[in-house]
Amino acid sequence: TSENGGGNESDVYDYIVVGSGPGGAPLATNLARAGYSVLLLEAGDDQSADISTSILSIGRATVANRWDFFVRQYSDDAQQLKNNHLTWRRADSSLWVGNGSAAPTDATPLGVYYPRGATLGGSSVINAGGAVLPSRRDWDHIGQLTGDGSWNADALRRIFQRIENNHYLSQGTPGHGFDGYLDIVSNDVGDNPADAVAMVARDLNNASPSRDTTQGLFGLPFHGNETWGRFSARNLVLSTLGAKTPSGRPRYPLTLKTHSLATRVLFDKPPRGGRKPKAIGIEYLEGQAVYRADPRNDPSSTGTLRTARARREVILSAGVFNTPQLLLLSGIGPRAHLQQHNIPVVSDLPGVGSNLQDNPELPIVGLSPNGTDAFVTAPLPGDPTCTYGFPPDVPDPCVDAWRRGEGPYTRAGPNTNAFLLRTNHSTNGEVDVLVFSLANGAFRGFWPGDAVSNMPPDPPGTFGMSLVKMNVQSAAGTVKLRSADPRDTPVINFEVLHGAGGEADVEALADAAEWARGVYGRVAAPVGPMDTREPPCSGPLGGACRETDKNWVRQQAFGHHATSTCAIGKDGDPMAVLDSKFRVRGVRGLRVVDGSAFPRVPGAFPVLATFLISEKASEDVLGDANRGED
Ligand SMILES: Cc1cc2nc3c(=O)[nH]c(=O)nc-3n(C[C@H](O)[C@H](O)[C@H](O)COP(=O)(O)OP(=O)(O)OC[C@H]3O[C@@H](n4cnc5c(N)ncnc54)[C@H](O)[C@@H]3O)c2cc1C
Repeated sequence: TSENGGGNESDVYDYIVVGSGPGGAPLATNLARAGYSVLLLEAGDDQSADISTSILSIGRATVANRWDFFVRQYSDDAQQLKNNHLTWRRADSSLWVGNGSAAPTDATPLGVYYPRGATLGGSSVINAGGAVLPSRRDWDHIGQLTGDGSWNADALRRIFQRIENNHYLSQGTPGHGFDGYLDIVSNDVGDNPADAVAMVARDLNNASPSRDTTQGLFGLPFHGNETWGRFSARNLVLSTLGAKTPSGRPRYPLTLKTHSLATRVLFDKPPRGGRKPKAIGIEYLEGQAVYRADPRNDPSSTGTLRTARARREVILSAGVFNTPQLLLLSGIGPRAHLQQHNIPVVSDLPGVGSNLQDNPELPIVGLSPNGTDAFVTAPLPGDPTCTYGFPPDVPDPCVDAWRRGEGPYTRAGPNTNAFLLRTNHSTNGEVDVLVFSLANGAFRGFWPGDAVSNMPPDPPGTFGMSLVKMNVQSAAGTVKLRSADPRDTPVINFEVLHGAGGEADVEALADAAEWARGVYGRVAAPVGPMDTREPPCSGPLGGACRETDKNWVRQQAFGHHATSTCAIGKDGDPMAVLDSKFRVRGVRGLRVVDGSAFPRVPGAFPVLATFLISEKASEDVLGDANRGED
């Protein structure tokens, strides 16, 4: 195959989209539904046969649907070693999880575990499913930044309304949609609930002008249907592929290639007469698990090198780590970094792989003095006993019940709540911390399933209030190449809570920790008053625990909402990777449409916003196609 793609006619498409997550799938399917031929490349495969990918209550990452990244939270080793979820490799190659003070002497730190979905549908197949709109300001900010008036909160709300299929509100509720493809479900407690219960039924995605400043308790919406079946980007691809004409032929010209790891964007010959290089295709490796983040990877597996050509455009939607990696491998990024890896420079774009952000998250853990669990939900009469996916191979009667539309998996889980808090360190007057609660335990982050964890199990009576920082100020993280081998993972460093604004994030989370400590202290008997165990300070309210709280936040905050590594920015800003229409600067025929495009992490949960920008990008790409532009 030649440098320029070569291949035969069947390898030529109007558009090539890389990655089938919430960034890639809506766009790829919209383009195909508009009649354009589209090749959708996905490194993973279709895991629909695994029922856990279809039920929100038991969703989990498996060796067949995830990639394992190990990231730095800090470049400062001493700070990094304080994280209780650091994963280490021991001499016998087993994994161990714990902080540096207790690590076995034969262990070498790998980093903090950071899984991503690597399957048809991307991370929307394995995520927790929380589906929350960002604040209006998050959208308006992009319009103000770029001068592109199509970026504004009302326009994005209209897109939401068009694609939403709401399952928890009455038809006609302003700002919501009821016949789109994106199933959204939340608490639905009927008409006359008691006060607290009514608050948990309040709509977090409401269209009120005061939404972004209103504190208090709400229901947490999820991307799922009325029986809490997971909706993911996969559904869109499968329904588009499955649509047939009356004569039984595929209705839309969408081609999905799984087990296909894109490795490089191909460009036409160096520019003549000042024309920018144009993306004309993609190079990819065909083969299962060729990427080294795949838990099944054999480091010597090379896959088969293939190319495909794009008549119109190539669109990268490989996610926040892999899209910048792919741009860098293709010669688009900071010149010095590319030269360090002997990659010819196509466009010197210093912003590629910088500006990495996340929603820092950590639980404030309380303990009931007499071990009484809060909110123990008694099983309803006739309910089977569920395994909740563990151990995975044991038959689970609740799955059979779910298939019949019955049982616990068809109902809201215990984490379907969100408390919105405006801390003393909110920088814009809006609510800036989302708190969701977990009874009988706490969500402290991730570690590889086959690791030995040094974290002791939680005693009875444990309760976790998870703080999720919104309107994040720190943006100092980076994604860089480890090597020029596309099978290698990149080097990822979040520099979480560092850089300009990082201290404001720490202070806001410390405010929220103090608030949570106050709540625990006021819990009535028999569960309370509860003692705050994490951060490890149960001193009186009023500032005595401030330094402990801030240090704990710095040490233990984790994330799983990474964004912004190929950010949209204004013309003339050297760090802007994309223009307001998702076009990669310095080249033609290439866009980025996924979580890496956000200049700032959107709200508390990025997935819904990522579906929305994919829809917005569809309008931009189709608009250009109709005007005969690329
Ligand atoms: C465990 C977990 C829990 C989460 N919980 C929530 C939550 O509750 N709410 C929320 O809003 N967000 C949550 N998120 C984050 C959310 O799911 C992501 O932000 C969102 O899916 C990002 O979409 P994306 O399209 O940018 O990337 P992804 O969804 O990551 O999709 C990228 C796709 O590209 C494929 N790919 C990558 N590289 C290549 C390549 N070179 N060639 C071909 N294919 C490639 C990958 O296999 C993957 O399928 C969670 C994420 C995780 C991992």
